[in-house]
Amino acid sequence: HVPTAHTPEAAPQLPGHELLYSGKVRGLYAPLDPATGQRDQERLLLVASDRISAYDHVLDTPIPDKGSVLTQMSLWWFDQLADLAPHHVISTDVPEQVAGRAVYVRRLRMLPVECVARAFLTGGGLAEYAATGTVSGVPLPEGLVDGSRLPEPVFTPSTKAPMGEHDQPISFAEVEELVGPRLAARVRDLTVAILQRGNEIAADRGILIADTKVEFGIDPAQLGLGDGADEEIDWASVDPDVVDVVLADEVLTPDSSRFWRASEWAPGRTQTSYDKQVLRDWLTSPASGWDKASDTPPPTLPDDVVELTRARYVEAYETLTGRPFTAGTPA
Ligand SMILES: N#Cc1c(N)ncnc1-c1cnn(Cc2cccc(F)c2)c1
Repeated sequence: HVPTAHTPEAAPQLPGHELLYSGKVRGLYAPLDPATGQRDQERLLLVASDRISAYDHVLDTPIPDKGSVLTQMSLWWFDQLADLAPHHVISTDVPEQVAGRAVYVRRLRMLPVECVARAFLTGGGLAEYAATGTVSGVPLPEGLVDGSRLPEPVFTPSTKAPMGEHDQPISFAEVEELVGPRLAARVRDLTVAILQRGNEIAADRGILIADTKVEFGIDPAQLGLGDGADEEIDWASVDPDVVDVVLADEVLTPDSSRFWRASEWAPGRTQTSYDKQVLRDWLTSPASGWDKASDTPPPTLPDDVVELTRARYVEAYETLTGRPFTAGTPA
């Protein structure tokens, strides 16, 4: 395998497309009409880079094929979840520079809520539970520890913080204020159902999905808005039994979710990350010469750490989907 690492930075220039948003490891582009140069108002191109983040830093060493593996995994999940929610994917017939790691999606009006659900307690949810006995206002049983399985997945939403800032946890009541009680209940139920389904499927493959973040949007036409319009939406007036609440962004990937090996799960300590443990162990070992408490950027990764990390992503994809990973081509 001769790894071809894509994109030294998250979002490269792409002919015929205009970069709209650049996330830590992904970019969102508007296709341009070749005749007029105008932005296509109905489609977006969602591109996943090969970059990886750890300890709130985006590393300068890309992981070859990471973008492609996570894109293919998300596409597979959209199919597995199609009975729960419609999704935003239009086509994988994308420019050759991003082949296999980009999708054309329907341009939606996105709900202003990060929809997170937790099936296992860890990270920020564990900290909130330790302090209050609840998570997002939901009371939990006593005696839970790091990695405890929750009786059922809990909806733990957060705000959409500006790029680069941490999302802030909010209560379900605050979600109701943001999008109205009907949409709030619908996205809560969908997010929990998606994680529940994800864990039913993943468990058969020896993988636990501790938590996940999904995003929903609604077709502007169903909101009575023109494609290009960006006027304020009164979400509380939207009836989820009339419009389609569409599953957008990426779904149940190791970037949007915590993946654990079921065989390594041991409540009471920090769980090992399916995809990032090799990277974290090296970064926190003397070999890296890096101090994560310092605000210095992590060092360049050695080839073996890159290759082992790449192998974890490929293993997660092939284990989950039962399909061989083929670099650069949509499955
Ligand atoms: N998916 C989707 C989507 C859609 N189908 N319609 C309209 N907007 C979005 C949209 C807006 N922000 N994001 C998050 C995001 C994703 C990837 C890269 C980034 F920089 C940022 C998603």
